[in-house]
Amino acid sequence: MRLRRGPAGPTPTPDPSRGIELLGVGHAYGERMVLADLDLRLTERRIGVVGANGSGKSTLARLLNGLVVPTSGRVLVDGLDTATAAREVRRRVGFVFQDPDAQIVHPTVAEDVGYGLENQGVPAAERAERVAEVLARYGLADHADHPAHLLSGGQKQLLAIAGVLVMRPARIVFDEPTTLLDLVNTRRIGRLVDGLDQAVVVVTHDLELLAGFDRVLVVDGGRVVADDRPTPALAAYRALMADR
Ligand SMILES: Nc1ncnc2c1ncn2[C@@H]1O[C@H](COP(=O)(O)OP(=O)(O)OP(=O)(O)O)[C@@H](O)[C@H]1O
Repeated sequence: MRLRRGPAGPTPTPDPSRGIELLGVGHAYGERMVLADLDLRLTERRIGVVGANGSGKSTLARLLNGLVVPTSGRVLVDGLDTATAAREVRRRVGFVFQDPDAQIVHPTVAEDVGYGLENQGVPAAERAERVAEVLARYGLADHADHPAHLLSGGQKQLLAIAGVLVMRPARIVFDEPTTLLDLVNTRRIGRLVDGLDQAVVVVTHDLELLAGFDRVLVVDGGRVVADDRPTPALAAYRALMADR
């Protein structure tokens, strides 16, 4: 049977209680399988993802908001299929990249944060209000008219996060948000993530960041090999890495 894709059927009514579901998911880049056999239901507010370099974490993160569509199985966000409801899924799940330069596209800080809202057709006055609010909240209000590319690495990451938060997604996926940051900014991003109302999934090599989390997935060789509270999951990860 062929899977029906595209605008063929009506979009189902979203059901936030379902969270993000991965149903028999696998992913290959060309011939190369990088993820296999993923059956997960993600409903917790704080979920971490750890694993060795190249284990498939980024690909898993990108599946969660439809940046990557699985080559087998289905990913559902609140019941919406990422393969057929990409736009709606991206409104629900924001994505913060490891390198903020990948996300910063406009010359000034305020323009950059307002860009997504403009894209959504939010009127100028409301846009200005929402941008000002989010910049103030993340200590960037004095930088509104500064060139975005001249910010420090930590400020750029804050700007990239502000650009996602201003869209008010219900969930945010962070792909190694602190990898390029010094200790002070790493802690600052950690506190920011802790304080968010949104549900988050954080891919990271910074295990300290996950201490207060609800759930941690350990990815190895494209599979989830542990899925538990942080303490036992991180112990399993350390044991796995000790054998290498
Ligand atoms: N766009 C792509 N095209 C081809 N292969 C890719 C692509 N993206 C990732 N890969 C490969 O898929 C595998 C998993 O990569 P992924 O980036 O998901 O791993 P990761 O666990 O996030 O790694 P890291 O911790 O180093 O960021 C790697 O072998 C990588 O080389």
